[in-house]
Amino acid sequence: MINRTIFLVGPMGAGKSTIGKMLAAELQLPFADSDKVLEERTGADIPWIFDVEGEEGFRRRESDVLRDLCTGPVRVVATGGGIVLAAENRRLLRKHGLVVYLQASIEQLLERTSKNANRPLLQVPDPRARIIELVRERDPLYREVADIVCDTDDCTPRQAAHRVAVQLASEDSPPG
Ligand SMILES: Nc1ncnc2c1ncn2[C@@H]1O[C@H](COP(=O)(O)OP(=O)(O)OP(=O)(O)O)[C@@H](O)[C@H]1O
Ligand SMILES: O=C(O)C1=C[C@@H](O)[C@@H](O)[C@H](O)C1
Ligand SMILES: [Mg+2]
Repeated sequence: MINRTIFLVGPMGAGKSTIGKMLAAELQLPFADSDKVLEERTGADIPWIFDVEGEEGFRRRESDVLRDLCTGPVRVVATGGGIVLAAENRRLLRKHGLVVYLQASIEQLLERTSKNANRPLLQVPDPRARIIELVRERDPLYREVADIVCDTDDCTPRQAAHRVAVQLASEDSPPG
């Protein structure tokens, strides 16, 4: 029995939103995507928020959303790739959730994020270099909060969701 909210963390393109939805369906839990909640609340999309309020404004809104998602029903939450940057967010994730770090290789991250332009941090001349830099900076932070680490390189989103469900079941069962 899952009795804590499951937070998926990891870099852009790791599959948090895609796998999160499938995991929620498999576990029969509600699903929320912190980026989507933030956009709905703001009434604007992420590129607009970055343009008008800067990354700082976006991060403030993101922390507000996370605080709210820590209360309420147990569910599966896909977070934004930068959720772990704030120490307070990391504290909340650890205190209120079971945290799953979804990993993928630089090549996969690059390929999966190349299909649309809705990620302001990747709208740079050299997205590969930016992804490498973000992963280097954030990997220790994802690890700091993670209860489970799952690689998504060699499987479909559905297989990844199932793997996470299996890992969560063993994480959740009492020792012995
Ligand atoms: N394991 C996988 N194998 C193949 N494609 C995948 C896999 N996981 C995700 N994808 C594809 O990669 C793209 C990006 O995935 P998704 O939006 O779920 O990433 P994300 O981690 O939520 O990123 P962000 O932090 O930007 O919200 C989607 O088109 C999705 O179908
Ligand atoms: O990695 C990041 O900092 C981000 C990831 C996305 O999920 C969005 O939260 C936004 O584009 C920023
Ligand atoms: Mg997402």
